[in-house]
Amino acid sequence: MSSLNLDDFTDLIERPDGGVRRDAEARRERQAVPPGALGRLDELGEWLAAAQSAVPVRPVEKPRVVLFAGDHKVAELGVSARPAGGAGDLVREVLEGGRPVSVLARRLGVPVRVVDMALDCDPESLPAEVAGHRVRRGGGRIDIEDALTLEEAEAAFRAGVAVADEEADSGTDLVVLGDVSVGGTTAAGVLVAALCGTDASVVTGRGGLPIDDLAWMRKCAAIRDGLRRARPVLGDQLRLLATVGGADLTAMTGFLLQSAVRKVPVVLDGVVTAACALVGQRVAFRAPDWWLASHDSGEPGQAKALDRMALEPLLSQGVRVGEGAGGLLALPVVQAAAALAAELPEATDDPEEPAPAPVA
Ligand SMILES: O=C(O)c1ccc[n+]([C@@H]2O[C@H](COP(=O)([O-])O)[C@@H](O)[C@H]2O)c1
Ligand SMILES: Cc1cc2nc[nH]c2cc1C
Repeated sequence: MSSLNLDDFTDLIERPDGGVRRDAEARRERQAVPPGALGRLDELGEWLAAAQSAVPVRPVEKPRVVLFAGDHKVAELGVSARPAGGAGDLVREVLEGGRPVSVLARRLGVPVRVVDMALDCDPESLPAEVAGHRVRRGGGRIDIEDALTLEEAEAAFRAGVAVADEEADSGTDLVVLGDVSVGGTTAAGVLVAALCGTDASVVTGRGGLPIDDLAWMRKCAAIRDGLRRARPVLGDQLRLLATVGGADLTAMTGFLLQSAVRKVPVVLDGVVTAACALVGQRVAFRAPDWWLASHDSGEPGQAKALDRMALEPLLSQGVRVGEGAGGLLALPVVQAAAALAAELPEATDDPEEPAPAPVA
């Protein structure tokens, strides 16, 4: 297998079509409802048109939720409100229909795909559909050791690329990307702080199930220690992901970049997907043009990462449960924007108005 060179993505990723975007804007100008009257739905429809390279924009008909799952041994430090190694239980609940994302997906008729990258449980205890890409059981304790070997990181990144190709090949026209993890927001915090050059305390949030002050301090210290280990490898994104990311975050970064290559728009969820997107932006500066920030989860690291990419969250409901739930919440808004852009009639000439005098 040839060695992986992330720099190739810089050239492989193009911007969404600017000419199409202008055509979409021009079409919008001709519609009877004045531009501006629909607020941000106008730019949302134009963004989607450019991503699809189609005016009028096509409806989003085959969306899918794609979740990458993993445990992070840093959770053993007591930085999460969930028990270390508990992500497998969450995965089962997602697929059995009991998690927020399951409810929303059912309501919206969107299939959910979960990919086990590093769950710390017996694979036999999981539904067979999640298998095939696991690179190890649990990422290393990133405050004192690497999350992954470089070989594991490469395998995880390739898994993300492969899943993105499968989605593109099967006609998925929009992906809501999310993570199922325990300890993942600590890894995300390290990545965001490292890439934004900030202090641990600036990116340390309370996590999915809120943690108390003592746990927050432990999380802050873990992020600080992880940062110390991340800084020397900041220039090499795959090494950075191996050092402090873990297999789920590495796969998501590969997924995001390859989806941009394949021109499949991706809706980001919370702080973990935002951190992966930030790593992706370092690899390919044009890539964030393909991504939509669904919502502001209230995690400080998410806000920092989105700001760096100039992505403005669409919604602000404080949904911080992860697992793609916040991302999926944005789907009906995207679909509404597409319908309005495609279906609002163009203004016809007012029949009351006298016809212009014929030119002699
Ligand atoms: O959406 C967010 O910003 C968000 C904030 C905190 C936690 N989460 C979710 O909670 C899980 C991991 O949280 P934690 O506290 O164990 O690091 C993982 O599945 C995340 O998607 C998500
Ligand atoms: C308007 C808009 C601009 C963007 N730039 C990158 N992602 C985007 C998503 C939207 C919706």
